[in-house]
Formats: sequence, C-alpha cells, structure tokens
Amino acid sequence: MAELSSPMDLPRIEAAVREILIAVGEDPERDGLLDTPGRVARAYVEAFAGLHADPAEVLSKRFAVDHQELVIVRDIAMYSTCEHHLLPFHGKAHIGYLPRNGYVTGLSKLARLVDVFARRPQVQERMTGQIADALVEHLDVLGVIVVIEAEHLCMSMRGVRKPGASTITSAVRGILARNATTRAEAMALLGFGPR
Ligand SMILES: Nc1nc2c(ncn2[C@@H]2O[C@H](COP(=O)(O)OP(=O)(O)OP(=O)(O)O)[C@@H](O)[C@H]2O)c(=O)[nH]1
Ligand SMILES: [Zn+2]
Repeated sequence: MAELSSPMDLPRIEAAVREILIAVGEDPERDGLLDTPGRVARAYVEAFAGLHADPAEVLSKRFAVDHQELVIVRDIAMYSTCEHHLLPFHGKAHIGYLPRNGYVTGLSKLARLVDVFARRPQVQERMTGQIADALVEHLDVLGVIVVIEAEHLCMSMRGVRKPGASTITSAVRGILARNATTRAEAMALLGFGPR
C-alpha cells in the first residue's frame, strides 16, 4: 500500500480538490491552501489504498498450531470513508474464527485485512461481510464472526447531527452461523455477551 507504487492518478485528484476549493468560495492561491490539493491527494492515496490491495495476499501465509478452538482479536482500530458523503466513519473491528485443521494466520494479518476493506469508499454492512467472506475464502476457516462498531461523521458533524451514535454490524459464517452455542461463546469473548 506504499504511496510510490500507487496506481492512483494524483494530479487528477489535485485538480479536483482545487476545483472544490474554488466552488466553495475559497482562493486556492492563498498561502495556506497552496499545498492543500497535493496533501489531500496523498491523504486519499492512504484512505483508499484498499482498492488496490489484495486480501488473498494478506492471508497468503498461514501456519500450523495445535489449536482447534476460537481465536479472537478484538478492538482493532478501524478508519473508513462512507461512500455516500466521503466522510470518515471510525471505530473498532472485532474478529473471531475457528481454525480448520489447526491452521491459523498471524494476528496482525487480521488487522491488515480490516484495512484492506476499510480503506475504500464503503458502507459498514458491506465491509463487515467482505472481511468475513475473505477469511472463509482465503484462510479456509470452519467459522468466522466479524463485529464492527463505528461512529459515522456524516451523522455527527452534518445532516442529522447526532454525535455519539454507534452503529454495530455483524457477519457470521460457517459453523458459527449454524451453531448457536459456539456463536454465543464467540459473542461473549468479543465482549457482546448477555448483560
Ligand atoms: N446503512 C448504512 N447507511 C449509511 C452508511 N454510511 C452512511 N449511511 C447513510 O446513508 C444515507 C444516505 O442518505 P441520503 O438521503 O441519500 O443522503 P442525505 O440527504 O445526505 O442524508 P442525511 O444524512 O439524512 O442528511 C444516510 O442515511 C446516512 O446516514 C453505512 O455504512 N451504512
Ligand atoms: Zn455518509
């Protein structure tokens, strides 16, 4: 996801940002704004790097561990961009999976996988499902649960203006979708157990 190898058209982003500045009534030639189109272009390269990242590559390395039970990583910081307003939504992703035949992935790869799908124009529901589906497809797990909780700035700073509202989405696949007991155990470990 390095900036230098980005296939994105930075000059085109810069030209568009300059147009937006003019359209809202700003002067793109004033001192403070001179470098802004370039900065925004570089920020977009980061924010949308997931469009050019491959989930299969992130999950390509796996290793055998004698563990047939749940693996849970919770509180993975997540920053994404809502595709309706191009404003950030951010929060935490929680992932639990049941390895098949004792094959696991590196813990950091789960966080990298979140970034692959978060760094795109997104809606939270689709991103949640994409992370779960990628784990089923590329890690070959028995079951997976993904829960994402996030605040959408398009709901906080504009529009309905309700800061603090938390949107929680989940996606469950495989044995965790079929077996209520295993799912309840996973939900409890993820911090969403019975209160
Ligand atoms: N389901 C879902 N909705 C989202 C997400 N991100 C933003 N939205 C919503 O997308 C909707 C877009 O609604 P529109 O009526 O087309 O746009 P709008 O006039 O800007 O809507 P308001 O935000 O209500 O002012 C809004 O209700 C947003 O809150 C998301 O990840 N999932
Ligand atoms: Zn939005």
